[in-house]
Amino acid sequence: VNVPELGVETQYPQELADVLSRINDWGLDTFKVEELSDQRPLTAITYRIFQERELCRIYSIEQSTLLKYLLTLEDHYQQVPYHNKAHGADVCQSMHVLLNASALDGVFTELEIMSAIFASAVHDVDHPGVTNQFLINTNSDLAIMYNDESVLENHHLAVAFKLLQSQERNIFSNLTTKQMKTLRKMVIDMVLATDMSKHMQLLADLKTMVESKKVTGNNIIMLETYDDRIQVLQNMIHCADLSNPTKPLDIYTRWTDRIMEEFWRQGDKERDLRLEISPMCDRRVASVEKSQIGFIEFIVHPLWETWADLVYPDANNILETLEQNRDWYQSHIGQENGALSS
Ligand SMILES: COc1ccc(-c2ccn(CCC(=O)N3CCOCC3)n2)cc1OC1CCCC1
Ligand SMILES: [Mg+2]
Ligand SMILES: [Zn+2]
Repeated sequence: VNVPELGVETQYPQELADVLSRINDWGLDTFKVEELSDQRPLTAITYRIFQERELCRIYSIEQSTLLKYLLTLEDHYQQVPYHNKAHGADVCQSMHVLLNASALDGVFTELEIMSAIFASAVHDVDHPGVTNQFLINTNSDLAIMYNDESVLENHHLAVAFKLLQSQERNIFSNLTTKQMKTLRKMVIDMVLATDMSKHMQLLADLKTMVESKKVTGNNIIMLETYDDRIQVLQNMIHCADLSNPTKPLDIYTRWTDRIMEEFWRQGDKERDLRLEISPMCDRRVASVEKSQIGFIEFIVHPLWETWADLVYPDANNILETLEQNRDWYQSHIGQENGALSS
């Protein structure tokens, strides 16, 4: 079966190839890939990463099978403002770059790397654009199904693995039973770690690891146990999931526009249901810039500062961009979105 060179049909093959040539860069424009790939950013980006890492050769994955899985996975991302297929593509590509840190050179096996890329690509599939708390508060079927525990994250995993069950989409059909068992466990552990309620524990464990960091002669981190290895991968996917504020400003502000629209739509639902409107979800009392500053100060910067310590000096530029972006929002409080400057 012949497959398109870039994995997706496009009227702009050269431009798409040019954008995808930045697959290893922190500033890849996912929005550009979305436009040039005829709304197939997740397939285009993940397919390119599999090629870049030669995962089809290593694990005998048919390219047509990989494309069938990716296209179906992409179709199962919902059309919501933020947690859509572009976000899945962005986290996957961010994870791909983080795995290339020189402090992690040769640390992870190819199976662990494929697990991390797969986990990132699937980590928000079928996201309904509302939070776990909203699903719990509205007695949703999903909350009933998962007993209020990491409701969304459990659902994303179930959908992702269900899609593998058809033989024409099973990209892991040539893995050994042992390999599949290992991959499944690591993917579950990583996606469950993207639940914000796990953030404080993840960060505390990462800080402990940094304090007791053991490195080889050429500053490569040594991770002996499964717990240590999965902990680094869990923090990595969490960093990738919270990477918007560390990206070039013009890209970051477009993600902010999307998350705010998603939060405001949830607030609209809460208002209609006569529920208390969640924080930052009321479009009538928005303070977009202050919210981002708080998000960076209390969540994103502490996490990325610790990550930057672990892989020092590989994430220094990312941390620098994050601090510049925070300063930009600080100097733009109340100016955008028509809010009256206080
Ligand atoms: C570019 O802006 C954001 C980009 C990403 C996030 C974000 C937080 C946690 N995650 C991980 C998934 C999760 O657990 N969520 C999803 C968001 O809602 C809370 C539960 N993602 C938040 C962002 O801004 C928020 C709106 C104003 C300040 C905070
Ligand atoms: Mg999520
Ligand atoms: Zn996410």
